Order: sequence, then C-alpha cells, then structure tokens
Amino acid sequence: MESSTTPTGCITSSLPEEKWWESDEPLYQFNGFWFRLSNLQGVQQVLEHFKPLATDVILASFPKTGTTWLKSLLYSIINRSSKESLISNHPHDLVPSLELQLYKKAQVDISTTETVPSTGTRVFSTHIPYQLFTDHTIRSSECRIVYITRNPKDALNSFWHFVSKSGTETWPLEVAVDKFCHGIVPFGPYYDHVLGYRKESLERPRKVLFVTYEELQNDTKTCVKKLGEFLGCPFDKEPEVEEIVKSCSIETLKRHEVNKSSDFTRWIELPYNSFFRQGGLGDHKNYMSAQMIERIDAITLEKFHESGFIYGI
Ligand SMILES: Nc1ncnc2c1ncn2[C@@H]1O[C@H](COP(=O)(O)OS(=O)(=O)O)[C@@H](OP(=O)(O)O)[C@H]1O
Repeated sequence: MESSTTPTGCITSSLPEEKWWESDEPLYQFNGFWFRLSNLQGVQQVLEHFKPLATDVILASFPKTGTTWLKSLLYSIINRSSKESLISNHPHDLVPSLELQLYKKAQVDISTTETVPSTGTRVFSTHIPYQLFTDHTIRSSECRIVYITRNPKDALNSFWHFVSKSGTETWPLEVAVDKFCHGIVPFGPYYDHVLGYRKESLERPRKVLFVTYEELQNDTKTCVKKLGEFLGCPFDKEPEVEEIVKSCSIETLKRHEVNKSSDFTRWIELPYNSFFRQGGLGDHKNYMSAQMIERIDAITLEKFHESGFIYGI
C-alpha cells in the first residue's frame, strides 16, 4: 500500500488520538496504526528519507516480541569474527533502530552509519508496519528483512511489565488487555503488524524471513542456521552455531556489565537493563486471568486462524 498521507506541519492535528496508558503520552493513528508522537516523527523520517541498500538487513518486529534477542543473533551471525563486542555493547547499540536513529540524527545521512564493520553490511531494526512502506523504499529494494513475532499474550505481558516498571503508577493489566484487543498499543494493531510481514514472507520468501520467538526458544540452533542461510552466510561448523546460541542467550547477555546498567541506551531513552526481564514462553499465565486469556484468544482466532495462520493460542 502506498501511504496516502504524510503527517507534516502540525503533525497530529488531524489524526485520531487515544489515551493508551495514563502516565504516557497519547497515541495517534496514522494510516491505520497507532504511534506515540516521538515514534511518529521518526517513522515519518524513515518513510520519507530512508533509502535501503541492497545489502542492508532489516530486523522488523512488533515491540516486545524478541527484538533484542534477534539483534544479538543477527549481529553475531553476520559479524562472526567479533562476537566479543556483544560483551561491551548493548544489542540496541549494535543494531540501531531506524526510526529512532533517523529521528535523533534529524535527517543526517544515514548511509554514514557503520553497523557491522567487518562485512560492511548495515543492520537496522524497525517496528514500522510493512503496510506503511511505499514502493520507493523497502518494498522495491533488494534488502533482506527478518521479521520476528511472539505469542500475543506473552508479547503483551512483556509490554505491560516494561511499561509498568518505567512509570510511577501501576497500569492495570485489564486496561492493557482492553487497549491491546482494540489495537491500541504503540505500532499496533499487533495482528495487522504480524499479518503484513507474514503475507510478504509468503509472497517473497527470499526477501522476508518470518520467525517466531517460540521456534527460536524451542530450537535456537536450527533457527540460527536458517538465519545464516537466509543472510547468505551459511554455517559449516556446528561449534560456531553453538557458540552463537550461547553468547546470545538471555542468561549470557544479562551477565554483561553493559546490560546490567540503568543508564540510557544510545538511541532509545530507556535503561540498558530494561530489555532483559526473564524471557521464555507462557509467563502471561502468571498474570492474566482466564477471562483475559479467553478474550485475547478469541481475537487471535478471528484475526490469525481465519486468515489461515495457525498461531498464538
Ligand atoms: N537473549 C534473549 N533471549 C530470550 N528472550 C530475550 C532475550 N533478550 C531479551 N529477551 C526478552 O524479550 C522481551 C523484550 O522484547 P524486545 O526485545 O522485542 O523488546 S523491544 O521491542 O526491543 O523493546 C523480554 O521478554 P519478557 O521477559 O517476557 O518481558 C525480554 O526478557
């Protein structure tokens, strides 16, 4: 879809607005998706100015679905010779977010960015929904995209913990569930986000690789090999795969001083340690009531299963 409107001038004046979480800024709906104002400005810059190179690798995700994990894996796979840099660098600094970087750099030429020095490959992340990209940017480029998704209940549970921890007030989980079910969550609706990339991965499997947090969790080694093949750097030594799996595990990453730090990350004004909680599958069961689970499952059935995607319950 060619995005029809671009927010310019008074960026939000004509956009639908919704309260998301009491202590946070409101969300604005732009071309069917919800954004914080600070995100929207970055998204606009990317949509207007980002020109991917054919060699670029873009990690796309809905928030809280495994972005940080996949950042460390992609960086380590592409840049195998300097895996040790994960020890002193946070994955979010090694693989910068497109929308946050462009926003902060205020249109400075992004081509000067060095992300993976040993190969020259640039690796960026983005939470921008595929539907928003125009034919002139990522869609027509030869760049490769790896999309990660996660069970919606675990993703929302992770988001809720993240938001609750960063604010002064508690955010009732029932409110978070209600907003999520209405699609009102930064970069949401979650379901449209996932389906946009999934459709492209089915139509253009050499361009978009679709992976899930669950498959990564259940068989990290196989996924790492699949990523290597997709990125054009397949593995021929099993120990190399094993080493990457280990060095990118949440247990290993949590031990690095940089990831224990409560300082703000370079691009995102959030503490380094806030991207590592516990990881794993099914933690939503410890927080969500049966009613909340039922409600999300009903929407998952309607949105995913009815469109042929059996996932998320
Ligand atoms: N290496 C590794 N392995 C497994 N899981 C990991 C890893 N790193 C981060 N995490 C967990 O991923 C959740 C955060 O999601 P994101 O990284 O997508 O967050 S963000 O969008 O970048 O803000 C969040 O999940 P929850 O623990 O369920 O909250 C993190 O703990």
